Amino acid sequence: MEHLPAGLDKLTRVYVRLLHVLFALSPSVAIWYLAQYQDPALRYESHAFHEIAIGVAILASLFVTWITWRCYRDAGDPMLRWLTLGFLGFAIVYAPHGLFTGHAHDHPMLFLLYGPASRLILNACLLLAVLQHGRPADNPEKRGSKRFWLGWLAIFLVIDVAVGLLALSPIADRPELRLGLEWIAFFLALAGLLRMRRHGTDLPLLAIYSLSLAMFAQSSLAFIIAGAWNHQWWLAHAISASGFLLLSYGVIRAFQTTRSFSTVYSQEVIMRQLENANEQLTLMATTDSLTGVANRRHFLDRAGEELARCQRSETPLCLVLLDIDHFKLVNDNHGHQAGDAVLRQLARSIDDMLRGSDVFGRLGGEEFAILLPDTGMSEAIAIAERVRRQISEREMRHGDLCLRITISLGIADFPADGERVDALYAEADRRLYAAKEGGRNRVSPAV
Ligand SMILES: Nc1nc2c(ncn2[C@@H]2O[C@H](COP(=O)(O)OP(=O)(O)OP(=O)(O)O)[C@@H](O)[C@H]2O)c(=O)[nH]1
Repeated sequence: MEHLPAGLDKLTRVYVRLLHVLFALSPSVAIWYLAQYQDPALRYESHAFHEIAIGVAILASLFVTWITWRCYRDAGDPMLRWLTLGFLGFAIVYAPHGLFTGHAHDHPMLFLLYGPASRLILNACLLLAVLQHGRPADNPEKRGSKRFWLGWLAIFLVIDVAVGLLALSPIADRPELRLGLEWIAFFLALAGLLRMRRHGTDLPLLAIYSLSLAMFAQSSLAFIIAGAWNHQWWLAHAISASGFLLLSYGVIRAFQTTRSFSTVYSQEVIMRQLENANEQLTLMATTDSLTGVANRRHFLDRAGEELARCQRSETPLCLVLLDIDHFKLVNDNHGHQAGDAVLRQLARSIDDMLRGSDVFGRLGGEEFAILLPDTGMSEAIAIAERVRRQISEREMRHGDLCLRITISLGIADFPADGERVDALYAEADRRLYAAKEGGRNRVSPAV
């Protein structure tokens, strides 16, 4: 893939960051607009709408709780443990806010207090989740512990009762109570957001997480300046719902991919990993793992291509097959590892002796092949002779062991010996056999 020029790459990064900030702050524009241009006394009091909206929110958060819990159970990402608890706690503590809609007039605090209390719990859990980011996965016992989840379920139900008692107590009417809870919710979201900045927003789900925290913080601000049922109050609900929907989208994406919130990678990272994996695969598919030279398949593919090219340009080509003499003895006398070391050094030595346009490969065992494009028989014999001589003079080392080996070589010539790779191969093999028969450490045909 073509890489972006450095300047353009930087510019797009800056633009993306700017987009994050603008997305994150967009609710503030609406909050400011309502605060500026609308009479806070204007109200839209629809109990049915409120009840339905809360009902949908509870159902959605229970669904997301379940999905988040499934992800946590599979991947053990500790961040998801707190996220699950956040969604669960929110659903349980928010539900009475809908259930007590009918008491909006006779017990306004019983109706209102569950809102900030649920947001406070959600934001606290989101902050704790951020603090868990990057921690190792929880072990399976911890993930499957029923006590853990039932314990927290009980805690959330106790919080429901506590908020109810608080709402019916004499201090309930003091505005600082509701506002205090809302401010705490605001600061928890802000703390989560600031902490999240440390991890960066390169991972797409973490960017979504940060955006949600920004939404939650701003929804609390809107609730602080809102009055029950007025338009700022409805807007605050809408901002909170947006944050929630974004976060639930993140969870579903995690569920559909790695099941771990912290390891869903950005497209850039995935592209890079794909490119590396592709390179790795190509290398593995084309090279011989012991010697690092072309493997049989790759060599024969290249031979086919080169032959076609030489046919088109009507130039000669030679195929050389070579085989180590009495290699079995190296293995038998010094062990298989010494044999492997000899094969590696032989391959490297021959590779170094050849031109860049020559193709060299290991066909299997101790048999190698050299393809010499644009080379006629007499030149090929000279090259093969040089290779034979240099190999016979070279010392092969394995630990303290120092070995000398010889090789035999058979050459076939295009077009005289055949027009196809298999015909040339058969002829070169026949001549290699002749070289062995003739006493080894020789080239056939000879000069
Ligand atoms: N160490 C090692 N040995 C291998 C490998 N592949 C094949 N061999 C050995 O290569 C030897 C080939 O033996 P032969 O085919 O009898 O040939 P040779 O001993 O070289 O005798 P000539 O070819 O007739 O000179 C066998 O002992 C195989 O085990 C390998 O990857 N590593």
